Amino acid sequence: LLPILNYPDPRLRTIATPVKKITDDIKTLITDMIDTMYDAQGIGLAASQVDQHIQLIVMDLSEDKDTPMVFINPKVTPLVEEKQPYEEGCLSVPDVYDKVDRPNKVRIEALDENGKEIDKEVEGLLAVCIQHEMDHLNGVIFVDYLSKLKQTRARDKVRKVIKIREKQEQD
Ligand SMILES: O=C(O)C[C@@H](Cc1ccccc1)[C@H](O)SCc1ccccc1
Ligand SMILES: [Zn+2]
Repeated sequence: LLPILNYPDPRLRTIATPVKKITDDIKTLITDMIDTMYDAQGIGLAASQVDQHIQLIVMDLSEDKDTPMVFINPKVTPLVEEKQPYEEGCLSVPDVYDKVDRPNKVRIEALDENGKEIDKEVEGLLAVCIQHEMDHLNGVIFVDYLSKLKQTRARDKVRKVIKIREKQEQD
């Protein structure tokens, strides 16, 4: 499993660079990210969150957690002007959930783990999640969209959760 960076770690603000070649190392990273995502009960994970600053996202919205999707060098284009709120969370900001407005339908262009072109239109949770992950690749975290007060509360909350987790690890 890979360690997930926690907000407000400055490394989360790094801009991810494009993947030039899908090497065996990248294929290993993809497998490790998928395992890490499942272990953390996430439905998405961006490489930035595991301190690997390349344009790579893994997602799995399936019930049985057996349909992982891989997006390499993704490009997301909104297909509607109208934005809708969704209660978002983030594996890098544990136990913090709040509404974020995003377009509900987007086009995703990317490569899959075999370098095959992906070009599809998605909506709903899949659209929300891919935009949330794309933000990570651009150094943006969903709390950035919230008020300063909520950002301060999020920092305090994460600090507490991390302390509890560290204590649990000792016990
Ligand atoms: O990037 C991450 O940190 C994983 C995110 C992905 C996500 C964020 C907002 C909305 C949907 C997905 C989450 O931690 S995955 C946990 C989760 C699952 C369902 C709904 C919201 C959050
Ligand atoms: Zn996130």
